[in-house]
Amino acid sequence: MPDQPTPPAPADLASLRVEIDRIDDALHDLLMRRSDLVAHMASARLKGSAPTFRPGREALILRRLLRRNQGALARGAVVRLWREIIAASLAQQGQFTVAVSAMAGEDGVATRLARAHFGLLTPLRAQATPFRALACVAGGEAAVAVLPAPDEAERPEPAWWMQMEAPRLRVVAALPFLAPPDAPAEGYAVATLSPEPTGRDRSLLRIEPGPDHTRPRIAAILAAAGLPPLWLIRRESPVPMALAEVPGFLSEDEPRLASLPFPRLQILGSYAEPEPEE
Ligand SMILES: C=C(O[C@@H]1C=C(C(=O)O)C=C[C@H]1O)C(=O)O
Repeated sequence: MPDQPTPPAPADLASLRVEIDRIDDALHDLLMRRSDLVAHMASARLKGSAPTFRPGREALILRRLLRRNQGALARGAVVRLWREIIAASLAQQGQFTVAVSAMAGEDGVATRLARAHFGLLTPLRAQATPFRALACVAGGEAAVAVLPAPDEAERPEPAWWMQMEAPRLRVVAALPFLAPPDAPAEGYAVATLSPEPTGRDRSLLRIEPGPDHTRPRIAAILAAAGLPPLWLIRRESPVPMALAEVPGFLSEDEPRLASLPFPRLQILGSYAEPEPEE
Protein backbone atom coordinates (compact mmCIF):
# COMPACT_ATOMS: atom_id res chain seq x y z
CA MET A 1 0.00 0.00 0.00
CA PRO A 2 1.38 3.45 -0.81
CA ASP A 3 2.12 5.63 2.20
CA GLN A 4 -0.87 7.76 3.10
CA PRO A 5 0.02 11.35 4.09
CA THR A 6 -0.60 11.81 7.83
CA PRO A 7 -3.61 14.08 8.36
CA PRO A 8 -2.48 17.50 9.56
CA ALA A 9 -2.96 18.38 13.22
CA PRO A 10 -5.72 20.99 13.85
CA ALA A 11 -3.14 23.74 14.33
CA ASP A 12 -1.60 22.87 10.95
CA LEU A 13 -5.03 22.89 9.40
CA ALA A 14 -5.63 26.41 10.69
CA SER A 15 -2.31 27.63 9.30
CA LEU A 16 -3.02 25.96 5.93
CA ARG A 17 -6.32 27.86 5.83
CA VAL A 18 -4.53 31.10 6.59
CA GLU A 19 -2.23 30.35 3.65
CA ILE A 20 -5.24 29.59 1.39
CA ASP A 21 -6.80 32.94 2.40
CA ARG A 22 -3.54 34.67 1.48
CA ILE A 23 -3.47 32.95 -1.89
CA ASP A 24 -7.12 33.89 -2.53
CA ASP A 25 -6.29 37.54 -1.85
CA ALA A 26 -3.33 37.38 -4.22
CA LEU A 27 -5.44 35.69 -6.91
CA HIS A 28 -8.19 38.27 -6.45
CA ASP A 29 -5.67 41.14 -6.69
CA LEU A 30 -4.36 39.71 -9.95
CA LEU A 31 -7.85 39.16 -11.36
CA MET A 32 -8.75 42.77 -10.53
CA ARG A 33 -5.56 43.91 -12.28
CA ARG A 34 -6.42 41.77 -15.30
CA SER A 35 -9.91 43.30 -15.45
CA ASP A 36 -8.48 46.80 -15.18
CA LEU A 37 -6.23 46.09 -18.17
CA VAL A 38 -9.19 44.80 -20.19
CA ALA A 39 -11.21 47.88 -19.17
CA HIS A 40 -8.33 50.07 -20.36
CA MET A 41 -8.17 48.14 -23.64
CA ALA A 42 -11.91 48.63 -24.15
CA SER A 43 -12.16 52.27 -23.08
CA ALA A 44 -9.05 53.47 -24.91
CA ARG A 45 -10.40 51.67 -28.00
CA LEU A 46 -6.95 50.17 -28.33
CA LYS A 47 -8.42 47.41 -30.41
CA GLY A 48 -9.74 49.93 -32.97
CA SER A 49 -12.16 48.20 -35.27
CA ALA A 50 -10.68 44.76 -34.46
CA PRO A 51 -13.24 42.33 -33.08
CA THR A 52 -13.61 42.01 -29.31
CA PHE A 53 -13.77 38.24 -29.52
CA ARG A 54 -10.48 36.65 -30.61
CA PRO A 55 -10.87 32.89 -30.35
CA GLY A 56 -7.32 32.25 -31.63
CA ARG A 57 -5.78 34.41 -28.91
CA GLU A 58 -7.97 32.68 -26.31
CA ALA A 59 -6.78 29.26 -27.50
CA LEU A 60 -3.14 30.40 -27.28
CA ILE A 61 -3.67 31.61 -23.70
CA LEU A 62 -5.18 28.28 -22.65
CA ARG A 63 -2.51 26.24 -24.43
CA ARG A 64 0.27 28.22 -22.75
CA LEU A 65 -1.28 27.72 -19.30
CA LEU A 66 -1.87 24.00 -19.92
CA ARG A 67 1.75 23.65 -20.99
CA ARG A 68 3.04 25.18 -17.76
CA ASN A 69 0.49 23.39 -15.57
CA GLN A 70 1.96 20.99 -13.02
CA GLY A 71 1.23 19.53 -9.61
CA ALA A 72 -2.25 18.79 -8.35
CA LEU A 73 -4.22 21.35 -10.37
CA ALA A 74 -6.34 19.44 -12.95
CA ARG A 75 -6.17 20.53 -16.59
CA GLY A 76 -9.97 20.57 -16.65
CA ALA A 77 -9.96 23.03 -13.73
CA VAL A 78 -7.48 25.32 -15.54
CA VAL A 79 -9.70 25.46 -18.62
CA ARG A 80 -12.90 25.93 -16.53
CA LEU A 81 -11.36 28.79 -14.55
CA TRP A 82 -9.90 30.60 -17.54
CA ARG A 83 -12.99 30.19 -19.67
CA GLU A 84 -14.87 32.10 -16.92
CA ILE A 85 -12.11 34.72 -16.69
CA ILE A 86 -12.14 35.22 -20.47
CA ALA A 87 -15.96 35.31 -20.53
CA ALA A 88 -15.87 38.03 -17.87
CA SER A 89 -13.45 40.06 -19.98
CA LEU A 90 -15.59 39.63 -23.12
CA ALA A 91 -18.62 40.88 -21.15
CA GLN A 92 -16.60 43.87 -19.99
CA GLN A 93 -15.86 44.88 -23.57
CA GLY A 94 -19.48 45.12 -24.69
CA GLN A 95 -22.63 43.14 -25.22
CA PHE A 96 -21.66 39.51 -25.80
CA THR A 97 -24.56 37.16 -26.45
CA VAL A 98 -24.34 33.59 -27.66
CA ALA A 99 -27.05 32.07 -29.86
CA VAL A 100 -27.47 28.34 -29.32
CA SER A 101 -29.35 25.89 -31.39
CA ALA A 102 -31.78 24.08 -29.12
CA MET A 103 -33.62 21.96 -31.66
CA ALA A 104 -35.65 19.02 -30.37
CA GLY A 105 -33.55 15.86 -30.45
CA GLU A 106 -30.26 17.70 -30.03
CA ASP A 107 -30.17 16.90 -26.33
CA GLY A 108 -29.05 20.36 -25.25
CA VAL A 109 -25.55 19.75 -26.55
CA ALA A 110 -25.12 23.30 -27.90
CA THR A 111 -26.31 24.83 -24.64
CA ARG A 112 -23.95 22.64 -22.60
CA LEU A 113 -20.99 23.48 -24.87
CA ALA A 114 -21.83 27.19 -24.89
CA ARG A 115 -22.04 27.31 -21.08
CA ALA A 116 -18.74 25.46 -20.73
CA HIS A 117 -16.94 27.69 -23.25
CA PHE A 118 -18.58 31.07 -22.80
CA GLY A 119 -19.26 30.87 -19.06
CA LEU A 120 -22.24 30.70 -16.76
CA LEU A 121 -23.08 34.41 -16.87
CA THR A 122 -22.99 35.01 -20.64
CA PRO A 123 -26.51 35.58 -22.02
CA LEU A 124 -27.61 32.71 -24.25
CA ARG A 125 -30.36 33.02 -26.87
CA ALA A 126 -31.89 29.62 -27.49
CA GLN A 127 -33.04 29.24 -31.10
CA ALA A 128 -35.36 26.58 -32.46
CA THR A 129 -32.97 25.57 -35.24
CA PRO A 130 -29.24 25.86 -35.99
CA PHE A 131 -30.13 27.99 -38.99
CA ARG A 132 -31.90 30.52 -36.76
CA ALA A 133 -28.87 30.61 -34.47
CA LEU A 134 -26.75 31.49 -37.52
CA ALA A 135 -29.28 34.17 -38.51
CA CYS A 136 -28.83 35.78 -35.05
CA VAL A 137 -25.10 36.10 -35.74
CA ALA A 138 -25.59 37.34 -39.30
CA GLY A 139 -28.11 39.91 -38.01
CA GLY A 140 -25.84 41.08 -35.16
CA GLU A 141 -28.16 39.92 -32.36
CA ALA A 142 -25.49 37.52 -31.13
CA ALA A 143 -21.69 37.63 -31.31
CA VAL A 144 -21.41 33.91 -31.82
CA ALA A 145 -23.56 30.85 -32.47
CA VAL A 146 -22.87 27.43 -30.97
CA LEU A 147 -24.10 24.54 -33.09
CA PRO A 148 -23.90 20.77 -32.72
CA ALA A 149 -21.27 19.00 -34.81
CA PRO A 150 -22.54 17.87 -38.21
CA ASP A 151 -23.58 14.26 -38.67
CA GLU A 152 -24.38 12.27 -41.75
CA ALA A 153 -28.03 11.50 -40.93
CA GLU A 154 -30.27 12.32 -43.88
CA ARG A 155 -33.06 14.68 -42.89
CA PRO A 156 -35.53 16.51 -45.09
CA GLU A 157 -34.10 19.90 -44.10
CA PRO A 158 -30.57 20.99 -45.02
CA ALA A 159 -27.92 20.85 -42.30
CA TRP A 160 -26.54 24.17 -40.96
CA TRP A 161 -23.20 23.62 -42.67
CA MET A 162 -24.93 23.24 -46.04
CA GLN A 163 -26.61 26.62 -45.71
CA MET A 164 -24.07 28.62 -43.76
CA GLU A 165 -23.29 31.89 -45.48
CA ALA A 166 -19.50 31.68 -45.83
CA PRO A 167 -17.20 33.58 -45.83
CA ARG A 168 -19.29 36.21 -44.02
CA LEU A 169 -19.91 33.64 -41.31
CA ARG A 170 -16.97 31.52 -40.23
CA VAL A 171 -16.48 28.57 -37.95
CA VAL A 172 -14.02 29.99 -35.41
CA ALA A 173 -13.80 27.33 -32.67
CA ALA A 174 -14.28 23.60 -32.16
CA LEU A 175 -15.85 22.67 -28.83
CA PRO A 176 -15.05 21.51 -26.25
CA PHE A 177 -11.53 22.94 -26.15
CA LEU A 178 -10.35 20.17 -23.82
CA ALA A 179 -11.25 16.80 -25.31
CA PRO A 180 -10.05 13.21 -25.53
CA PRO A 181 -7.27 12.99 -28.15
CA ASP A 182 -8.66 12.51 -31.67
CA ALA A 183 -12.27 12.74 -30.49
CA PRO A 184 -14.42 14.57 -33.04
CA ALA A 185 -15.67 17.97 -31.87
CA GLU A 186 -19.12 17.95 -30.26
CA GLY A 187 -19.93 21.38 -31.60
CA TYR A 188 -18.64 24.46 -33.39
CA ALA A 189 -18.76 28.19 -32.75
CA VAL A 190 -19.58 30.48 -35.69
CA ALA A 191 -18.96 34.23 -35.82
CA THR A 192 -18.49 37.03 -38.35
CA LEU A 193 -14.77 37.45 -37.80
CA SER A 194 -11.66 36.31 -39.64
CA PRO A 195 -10.00 33.57 -37.62
CA GLU A 196 -6.33 33.92 -36.65
CA PRO A 197 -3.88 31.01 -36.89
CA THR A 198 -2.64 29.53 -33.62
CA GLY A 199 0.07 27.22 -34.94
CA ARG A 200 -2.04 24.10 -34.49
CA ASP A 201 -5.30 24.49 -36.36
CA ARG A 202 -7.95 22.68 -38.32
CA SER A 203 -10.26 23.79 -41.10
CA LEU A 204 -13.67 22.82 -42.39
CA LEU A 205 -14.11 22.47 -46.15
CA ARG A 206 -17.54 22.42 -47.78
CA ILE A 207 -17.47 20.59 -51.08
CA GLU A 208 -20.00 20.41 -53.87
CA PRO A 209 -19.07 17.05 -55.37
CA GLY A 210 -19.14 16.07 -59.03
CA PRO A 211 -20.96 12.90 -60.16
CA ASP A 212 -17.91 10.64 -59.55
CA HIS A 213 -17.02 12.11 -56.18
CA THR A 214 -18.11 9.41 -53.78
CA ARG A 215 -17.07 9.83 -50.17
CA PRO A 216 -13.93 7.63 -50.47
CA ARG A 217 -13.01 9.40 -53.72
CA ILE A 218 -13.28 12.84 -52.09
CA ALA A 219 -11.16 11.61 -49.16
CA ALA A 220 -8.51 10.26 -51.57
CA ILE A 221 -8.43 13.51 -53.57
CA LEU A 222 -8.01 15.61 -50.42
CA ALA A 223 -5.32 13.28 -49.06
CA ALA A 224 -3.42 13.41 -52.37
CA ALA A 225 -3.50 17.22 -52.17
CA GLY A 226 -1.93 17.09 -48.69
CA LEU A 227 -5.21 17.62 -46.86
CA PRO A 228 -6.01 14.18 -45.37
CA PRO A 229 -9.47 14.53 -43.78
CA LEU A 230 -9.84 13.81 -40.08
CA TRP A 231 -13.45 13.01 -40.96
CA LEU A 232 -15.64 13.47 -43.98
CA ILE A 233 -19.41 13.36 -44.33
CA ARG A 234 -21.53 13.50 -47.44
CA ARG A 235 -25.23 14.29 -47.64
CA GLU A 236 -27.42 13.62 -50.65
CA SER A 237 -30.42 15.83 -49.92
CA PRO A 238 -31.61 18.43 -50.66
CA VAL A 239 -28.45 18.58 -52.84
CA PRO A 240 -25.28 16.48 -52.70
CA MET A 241 -22.73 18.15 -50.47
CA ALA A 242 -19.74 17.04 -48.45
CA LEU A 243 -17.97 18.44 -45.42
CA ALA A 244 -14.42 17.58 -44.39
CA GLU A 245 -12.35 18.54 -41.41
CA VAL A 246 -8.71 18.82 -42.45
CA PRO A 247 -5.55 19.63 -40.52
CA GLY A 248 -4.07 23.13 -40.81
CA PHE A 249 -5.20 26.74 -41.11
CA LEU A 250 -6.49 27.36 -44.63
CA SER A 251 -7.08 30.67 -46.33
CA GLU A 252 -8.66 31.35 -49.71
CA ASP A 253 -5.27 31.67 -51.41
CA GLU A 254 -4.11 28.26 -50.12
CA PRO A 255 -2.20 26.63 -53.02
CA ARG A 256 -3.38 23.11 -52.07
CA LEU A 257 -6.96 24.16 -52.82
CA ALA A 258 -6.22 25.55 -56.26
CA SER A 259 -6.01 22.26 -58.17
CA LEU A 260 -8.89 20.39 -56.52
CA PRO A 261 -11.34 19.07 -59.12
CA PHE A 262 -14.62 19.77 -57.28
CA PRO A 263 -17.25 21.97 -58.94
CA ARG A 264 -17.24 24.17 -55.82
CA LEU A 265 -15.30 24.29 -52.60
CA GLN A 266 -15.50 26.71 -49.70
CA ILE A 267 -13.60 27.11 -46.48
CA LEU A 268 -16.20 27.27 -43.70
CA GLY A 269 -13.63 28.25 -41.12
CA SER A 270 -10.35 27.56 -39.34
CA TYR A 271 -9.87 27.16 -35.62
CA ALA A 272 -7.50 25.94 -32.93
CA GLU A 273 -7.08 22.22 -32.53
CA PRO A 274 -8.53 21.17 -29.16
CA GLU A 275 -6.14 20.21 -26.36
CA PRO A 276 -6.01 16.72 -24.85
CA GLU A 277 -7.74 16.17 -21.51
CA GLU A 278 -4.69 14.53 -19.92
C1 LIG B 1 -8.72 40.85 -23.78
C2 LIG B 1 -8.96 40.62 -25.07
O1 LIG B 1 -10.26 40.33 -25.56
C3 LIG B 1 -10.84 39.05 -25.50
C4 LIG B 1 -10.58 38.44 -24.17
C5 LIG B 1 -9.42 37.77 -23.95
C6 LIG B 1 -8.90 37.54 -22.56
O2 LIG B 1 -9.65 37.74 -21.60
O3 LIG B 1 -7.72 37.19 -22.41
C7 LIG B 1 -8.66 37.31 -25.05
C8 LIG B 1 -9.07 37.53 -26.34
C9 LIG B 1 -10.34 38.20 -26.66
O4 LIG B 1 -11.29 37.22 -27.02
C10 LIG B 1 -7.88 40.67 -26.07
O5 LIG B 1 -8.17 40.85 -27.26
O6 LIG B 1 -6.70 40.52 -25.69
